[in-house]
Amino acid sequence: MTTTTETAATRIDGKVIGGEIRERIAREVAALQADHGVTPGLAVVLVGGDEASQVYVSHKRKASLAAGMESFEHYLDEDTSADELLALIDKLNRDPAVNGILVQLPLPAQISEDAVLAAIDPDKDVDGFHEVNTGRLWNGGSPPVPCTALGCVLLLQHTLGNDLAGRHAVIVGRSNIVGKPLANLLLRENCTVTVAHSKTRDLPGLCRQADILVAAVGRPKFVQGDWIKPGATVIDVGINRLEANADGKRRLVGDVNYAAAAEVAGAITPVPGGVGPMTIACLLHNTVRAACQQKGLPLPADD
Ligand SMILES: NC(=O)C1=CN([C@@H]2O[C@H](COP(=O)(O)OP(=O)(O)OC[C@H]3O[C@@H](n4cnc5c(N)ncnc54)[C@H](OP(=O)(O)O)[C@@H]3O)[C@@H](O)[C@H]2O)C=CC1
Ligand SMILES: Nc1nc(=O)c2c([nH]1)NC[C@@H]1CN(c3ccc(C(=O)N[C@@H](CCC(=O)O)C(=O)O)cc3)C=[N+]21
Repeated sequence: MTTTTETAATRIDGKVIGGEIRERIAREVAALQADHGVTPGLAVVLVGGDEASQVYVSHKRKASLAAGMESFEHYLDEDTSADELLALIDKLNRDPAVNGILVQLPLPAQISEDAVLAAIDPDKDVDGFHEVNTGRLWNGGSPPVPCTALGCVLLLQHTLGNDLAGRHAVIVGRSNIVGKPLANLLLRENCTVTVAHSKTRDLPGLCRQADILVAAVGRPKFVQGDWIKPGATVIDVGINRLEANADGKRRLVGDVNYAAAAEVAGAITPVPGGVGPMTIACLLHNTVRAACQQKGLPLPADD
């Protein structure tokens, strides 16, 4: 479902679309419990006290519980050693009540991200970051898909219909967690994909060629209104936390100048309320699927 604002563009409501997915997942979880006595369990590990990470982890916990799943949280001190974290992952890998494991990134400097991601059982890797799963993704298989990238594709299909074939998608950002997996998923959808980054020349001119423009840069209001082709679909992945207002409330802005972009775009995601809620919905989706696979049960039919 989408709602329009006073601007030209349709506002793509990730809260509503993600909410529909979460309702479907809650039904799947209820059926798994009733038919097989299985309750999917998600373990989230947070190292250190980063404020933004704490917010995400609490959203994930609430969403898991609301869907009827089990949530196991592990809060470790900022100065935790790599060995301590690896020992916890080993324990979670062997715990049959834990079907999905997410280690919140970024990790403190003393811990190697690569070593940690490699230690997670690929079958429990609901982030889809393990190299076995990224390898499967690029080879055309069906591993757990990184949640934010999957969320972006679901928003595009909701907005443009299931057939994205032939559209030119420009993704600004090439991280392992967003840009690269999204490039893969949009290639599968038969888009023509261009991945831009900090060394890209004439980024505004390139963006103006995009039927689908995705910003995953990490810079507040980076993409300007005059970078957007009239009628294009704009997906803003960015979450940038600005200084608090006078009222003390944190302000979140995306990587796109929303007001200017909404004058030109055909449809656009807001921040907050766009991609973020889809990431969480897709995490639950991956956890239910992981539980079914681990228990030897058929996957729930998709919506
Ligand atoms: N909504 C959600 O669920 C999620 C939101 N996010 C948000 O998305 C944003 C991106 O996250 P993430 O992918 O992890 O970020 P990274 O910092 O890992 O990657 C940023 C990318 O943007 C590129 N970039 C940086 N500056 C420029 C520039 N001036 N011109 C062109 N490209 C540039 C970088 O290029 P290069 O490779 O050359 O350095 C890099 O590829 C952040 O705001 C993050 O908070 C992230 C995950 C989930
Ligand atoms: N292993 C790992 N997996 C991740 O998926 C992962 C991660 N590490 N590290 C950090 C990024 C970021 N991320 C978000 C998830 C939800 C919202 C979200 O729900 N955002 C809300 C607002 C949240 C708020 O109020 O702060 C919204 O956009 O409407 C945002 C960002 C997942 N990430």
